[in-house]
Amino acid sequence: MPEQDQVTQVHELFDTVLILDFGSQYSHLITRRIREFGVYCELLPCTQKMADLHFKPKGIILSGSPYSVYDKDAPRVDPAVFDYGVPVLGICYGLQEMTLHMGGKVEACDHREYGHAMLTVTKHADHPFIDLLFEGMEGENGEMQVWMSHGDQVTSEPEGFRVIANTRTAPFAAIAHEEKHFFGIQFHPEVTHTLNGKTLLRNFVINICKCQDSWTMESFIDKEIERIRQMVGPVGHVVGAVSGGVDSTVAAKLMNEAIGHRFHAILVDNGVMRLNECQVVKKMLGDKMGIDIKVVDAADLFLGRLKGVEDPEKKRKIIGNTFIEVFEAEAALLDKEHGGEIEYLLQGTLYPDVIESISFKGPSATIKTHHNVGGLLEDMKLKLIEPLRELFKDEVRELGRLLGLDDELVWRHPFPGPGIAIRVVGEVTKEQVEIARLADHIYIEEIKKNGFYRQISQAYAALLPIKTVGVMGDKRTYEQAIALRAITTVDFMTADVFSSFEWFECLKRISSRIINEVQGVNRVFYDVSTKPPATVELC
Ligand SMILES: Nc1ncnc2c1ncn2[C@@H]1O[C@H](COP(=O)(O)OP(=O)(O)OP(=O)(O)O)[C@@H](O)[C@H]1O
Ligand SMILES: O=c1[nH]c(=O)c2[nH+]cn([C@@H]3O[C@H](COP(=O)(O)O)[C@@H](O)[C@H]3O)c2[nH]1
Ligand SMILES: NC(=O)CC[C@H](N)C(=O)O
Ligand SMILES: [Mg+2]
Repeated sequence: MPEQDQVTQVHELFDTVLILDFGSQYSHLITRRIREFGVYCELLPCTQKMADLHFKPKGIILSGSPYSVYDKDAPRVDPAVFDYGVPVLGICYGLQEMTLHMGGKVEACDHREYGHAMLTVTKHADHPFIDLLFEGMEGENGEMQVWMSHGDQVTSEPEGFRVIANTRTAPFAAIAHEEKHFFGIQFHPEVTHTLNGKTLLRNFVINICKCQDSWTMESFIDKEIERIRQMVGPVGHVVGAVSGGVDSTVAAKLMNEAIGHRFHAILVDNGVMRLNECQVVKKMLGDKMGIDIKVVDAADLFLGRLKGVEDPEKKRKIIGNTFIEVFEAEAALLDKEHGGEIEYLLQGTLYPDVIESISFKGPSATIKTHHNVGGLLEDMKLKLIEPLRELFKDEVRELGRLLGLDDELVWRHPFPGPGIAIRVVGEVTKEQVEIARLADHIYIEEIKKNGFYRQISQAYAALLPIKTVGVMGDKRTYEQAIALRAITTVDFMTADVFSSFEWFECLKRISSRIINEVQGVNRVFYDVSTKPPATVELC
């Protein structure tokens, strides 16, 4: 069986651009923008040594940074970047780092500059190569709108560099070295506020680095299926936890295309799934997609362990640990059944998870313990297989669409592993779960019926542990309350509240249905808090 490092890697199949991250808020956006026009790129921490790189990039981009190049602990790039022989583009801090390294000067500006600026490009008719960066970007009167965010700036360009653009306050807003193919810009092309910023990135990647724009989801599917086959070999089996969410379903579909019934999916019924969730998922993955799937009923085990527990973190930990236990036991059973041929564990890890774990600043503070199948089975000696490791969520959705998954599945709102347990505030009992579950079912049904589902990134109903007074059929009631949440977001790191006039009218109808149809509820609230300061889930 081939070892993992003999297996063809994604960057051997596609021209790759390397983005070195100095900790800017926008680094992952550079990656997104470049992939959008069909070039594969990877984000690695700025501490990456070029000698240790496991692929050969066709170009390198140095990101911005919250640091000043003169800070004591300012991050430094491996100088080998500048001897590597491929084009380099420095953005903001990246420009400043390149300038210092090449012998130019960087100083603190008199006025820090945040926001829009008008950029004027200087053409070099006798050096057409350096004009390539701004090709096709100028607006009327030769200026273009860019977005700046800096306190330092270049005050003297290094030897051999030419100034290729300036703003009123930044005389060295862009510089270039023709022979070395080095470019540096003070503004941020990766944010949408820089009009035409994507054209600049495209000019750099396609015209200057000469990358082929062959990174498409179609080509990814064929190559990934081939890669999985190489990895697993002709007889190996793979197990994977699936939830019916888009990530694990797309990963499972790829596995199924690659190795058919040698892939075994496990769905754990933890007692806190949505209404009819397990039957629906089993039907969808099993009957419709032909995946070998087993539903393990562990509802009593989970609910038993959650008895009397109110603390959100304790709930999350209990669920996380119980998931592992149940999954391990099932994987061991399957392994026996298949003569010990199970060698791999499938995970639906996405690129944002990878970025977070490789950040040179280290992982961010723990707000919540996300239930995690990652690192699940250390002592089981299973090797990991993560076909979506290079992809962003919207790429996974596109992949799902191309693999022929139903629209309904592709656009499913995310559903957290700990499920309704983190949507019942306070103790999780069967009765409380049932109330939240029914309310959620009505809520989502109405959202779909009224055409709001695709406009909302995630919606759910939660049960609040308070009782208030109401009046129903002339009788006093003293019952619990439901909180409805609906957010819009791109990456779930920040989120806005979904709102519109029509939506509010719809909410009133939903509230009335919930109070009428769900016993034990006499009041409905709509959560209008953004993230931050709130989070998406209540627990
Ligand atoms: N009930 C479950 N049974 C088995 N595995 C589960 C269950 N719930 C979650 N998992 C596992 O945990 C992983 C992470 O869950 P997560 O919700 O982040 O992803 P997803 O469910 O695949 O997609 P989505 O984010 O769209 O819900 C899943 O990919 C799956 O492997
Ligand atoms: O699989 C998961 N396991 C978890 O433990 C978990 N906790 C939160 N979420 C989902 O993550 C996104 C952000 O949620 P928060 O703002 O509440 O952290 C939202 O989409 C949440 O639904 C989870 N998903
Ligand atoms: N956005 C950036 O990369 C800023 C770089 C540096 N901190 C400055 O203020 O100039
Ligand atoms: Mg999920």
